[in-house]
Amino acid sequence: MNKEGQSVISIKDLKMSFGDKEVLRGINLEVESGQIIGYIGPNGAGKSTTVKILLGMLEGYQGQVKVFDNDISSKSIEYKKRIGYVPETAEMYDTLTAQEYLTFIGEIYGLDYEVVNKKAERLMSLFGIGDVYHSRITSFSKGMKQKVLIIASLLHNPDILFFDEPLSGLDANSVMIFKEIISELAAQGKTIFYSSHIMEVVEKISHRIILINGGQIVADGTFGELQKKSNEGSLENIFNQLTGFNQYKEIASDFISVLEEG
Ligand SMILES: Nc1ncnc2c1ncn2[C@@H]1O[C@H](COP(=O)(O)OP(=O)(O)OP(=O)(O)O)[C@@H](O)[C@H]1O
Repeated sequence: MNKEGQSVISIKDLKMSFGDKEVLRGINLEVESGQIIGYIGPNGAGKSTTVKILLGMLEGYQGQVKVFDNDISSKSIEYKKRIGYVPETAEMYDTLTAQEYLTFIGEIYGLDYEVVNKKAERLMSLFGIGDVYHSRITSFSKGMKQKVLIIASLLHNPDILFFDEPLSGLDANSVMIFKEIISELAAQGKTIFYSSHIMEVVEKISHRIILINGGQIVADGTFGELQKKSNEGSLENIFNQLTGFNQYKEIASDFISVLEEG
């Protein structure tokens, strides 16, 4: 585990293009352990692209990216053992049972079968889905699948967690449990990258908020710091202001007009 306050992610002048399209245009970022980072931005801003680069899933970028002091271009896989990831949309092997899926993931991370089997069943019970541990994932509701994905990301007790819309499908009780889990993990010195479009949650849980727009960081600070700079009350309003968006009423009304056309 990293000591609190130690640098865990360092990104210098990160650029990425897909064909002619420049998607990341010089990202600079230092992240210390023990923080929940709210990583937000409009659709297509470049959030997932940054995370995929950090996870070693995307190549062809320019700039320097270090995770736990390893330059990830060295292609070492060791650092990946200390990372957990919940993608926004995941390909799950859903013909497997939860037990088969979670023990498989655990073994990929090098955990002993018996250890991971016990751990996974207990975590599922704590999340209220222990009774379906031996059922196929195809029979699960959206929220149940999401809980399995969250458990899969945490089984190996990683030091950095990337969550992309992790609350998707979770009921109100499970949301409370999840928020408490991540705040305790951060208190233990883990680093959490939290990407979401639900501004109320990001505002409440993040120690630091990073707003990316058009492939560049346009705001970086605590919620209080962002509020002071923008003179706006809520993160939703700060987001709208910094991304230059204020025509939601006109767009909604145009949208309705199109629906009403003959
Ligand atoms: N494999 C790819 N090939 C071509 N273009 C891509 C690819 N992956 C992403 N892009 C483009 O890069 C831009 C940034 O995408 P990215 O997925 O990083 O956005 P995002 O901020 O995560 O958005 P969202 O909030 O919608 O998830 C988008 O314009 C997208 O179309």
